[in-house]
Amino acid sequence: MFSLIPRSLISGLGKTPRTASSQKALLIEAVHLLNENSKSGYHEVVGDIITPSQVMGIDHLRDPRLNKGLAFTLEERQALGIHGLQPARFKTQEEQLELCRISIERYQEDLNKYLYLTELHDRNEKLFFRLLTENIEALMPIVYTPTVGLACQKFGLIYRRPRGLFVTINDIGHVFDVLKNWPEPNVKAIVVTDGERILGLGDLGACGMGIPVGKLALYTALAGIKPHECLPIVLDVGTNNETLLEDPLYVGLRQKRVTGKLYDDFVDEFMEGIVRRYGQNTLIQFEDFGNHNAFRLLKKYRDHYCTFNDDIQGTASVAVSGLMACKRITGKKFSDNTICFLGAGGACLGIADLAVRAMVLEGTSIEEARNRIWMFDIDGLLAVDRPEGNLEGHKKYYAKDHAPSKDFAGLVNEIKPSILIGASAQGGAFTPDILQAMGKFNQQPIIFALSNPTDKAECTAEQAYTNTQGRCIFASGSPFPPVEINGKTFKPGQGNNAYIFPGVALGILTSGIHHISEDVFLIASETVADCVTEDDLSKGRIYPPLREIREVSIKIAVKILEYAYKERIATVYPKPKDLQRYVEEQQYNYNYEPSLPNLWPWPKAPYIKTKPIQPTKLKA
Ligand SMILES: O=C([O-])CC(=O)C(=O)O
Ligand SMILES: [Mg+2]
Repeated sequence: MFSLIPRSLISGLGKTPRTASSQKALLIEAVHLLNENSKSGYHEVVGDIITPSQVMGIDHLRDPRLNKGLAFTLEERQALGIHGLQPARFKTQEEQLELCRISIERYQEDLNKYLYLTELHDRNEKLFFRLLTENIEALMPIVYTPTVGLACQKFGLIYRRPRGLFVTINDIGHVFDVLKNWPEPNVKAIVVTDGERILGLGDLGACGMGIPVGKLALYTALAGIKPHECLPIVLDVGTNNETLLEDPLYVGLRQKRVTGKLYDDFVDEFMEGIVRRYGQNTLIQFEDFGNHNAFRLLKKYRDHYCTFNDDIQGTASVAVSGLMACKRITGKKFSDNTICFLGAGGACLGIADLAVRAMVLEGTSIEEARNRIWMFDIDGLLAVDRPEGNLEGHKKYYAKDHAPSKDFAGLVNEIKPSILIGASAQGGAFTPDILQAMGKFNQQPIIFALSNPTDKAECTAEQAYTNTQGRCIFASGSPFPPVEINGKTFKPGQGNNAYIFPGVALGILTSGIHHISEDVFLIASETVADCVTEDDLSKGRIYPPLREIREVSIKIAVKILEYAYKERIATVYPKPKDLQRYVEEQQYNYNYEPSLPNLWPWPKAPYIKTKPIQPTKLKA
């Protein structure tokens, strides 16, 4: 219910507000009066006093966006009608953070930590985001890879309440109506998955919801994008995962995946529905779709919607950024390298395409650049004449005129790559033999094991360092602890798209660009690489420490804004004078604010004192 507090009500209370504190006391009375009239509900206090709408009573505590737990002051507790609903103690947010830390440390299992954080997110949003942001190194492995992978696998068991929308194939024809049920009117960014390729875990159907939820938690924690502007979505078109189909705990549609025209019509309707509900500028990030759809949908929508595919473009950007930092260690140009990929899915092809772009910028021809890249997928080497074919799309750019081969180790020994990149979801595929061979051919071999979560990584950090006598430059998609060899400690970098997508999203939202070109991702790669210090490099780290990632995101956003204004594709005008300040001003504030309206004494407006005007008579 909406109510107004007009001046008449305030004067009806028989008082004249003079100072800020007397105004506040008056307002408290006014709110109480309204509250008595309408037991609970929303009161928008407008009229002479400007204030946000107020949810009263127990509902205020139940709303995670408003709830501050024991941090409500006595005045707030009384005014909001929550006095007595909590114990007497008052706590600061810092004291609450301390309790969170103690609580989390009591849990042995990461999944239980995940559940604790989910519950906190559902209970007190500001506290959750402050905790996450200020402890990103400790908590990113919980809300994100690797634990989020486990949470998806156990989704049917741990699901409690909605955090995101489930749109199913049965909603076709009514997708817009489903979107309308989302309670937030100002969504600006969506992360959507159809659950077909969740991390390296495969088809998890509707259980994939954990991924958009985790990615968007990082939108806020790593880039300060406001949580109410973010919407996680699963498109549930069924699953081909037999185990899930038979699992009594599975919460998605119990049917095989819909494909073909029906699938395409459904995704089309979804895209149109988003624009109709939230506007043309809504950012739509595609995440963890199967390869065949990921490329196709990116191509189909990229020139018509504000969209990107994180697994193709975000992963490419973070890997290329790592390679840019490696240049500073090895002194080699991009085009001086031979790159060998294990995997030829979205991530590998995305990296290959962006690496080609970087080589071309150095003056190499496209053909020459593509010749320097070798790829190996489930059917073996991408060779022009391989019997299986399966060389559609971008794969054909990298197909070699070479005898077909299924011997990856043999290929590595033959082509002697300087860079080995895995995004194959085959844990342990970089065997000690392969790693040792890399160490034999190169003084400083570059080894990226990018598959997620941890047990899908092509090798561990320890295996990479020990098999190359500590000479390799290593990065992985999921985090690995530091490794010590002969008294020297190596801190492996996390080559995860989390360095890229939050900052890219912040840049897109603050500049209002509609079309996301590859340049945006190259800018992001360069910016992240520029944030790597000599000290990082000396420790073998080719990414900035995770605790700096928030500043990195701001830098990426500022670079995107500069680019957008230069290319005249920004739609936010006038151009802000200080871009960094402008970006920071848009960011979410996770510190508590007063829950009562911020009142101040009205200054006496000088115009009130001006002489009354005698209107001039109209000439007859
Ligand atoms: O989620 C992550 O950690 C990185 C990613 O996009 C993937 O592996 O699909
Ligand atoms: Mg992904």
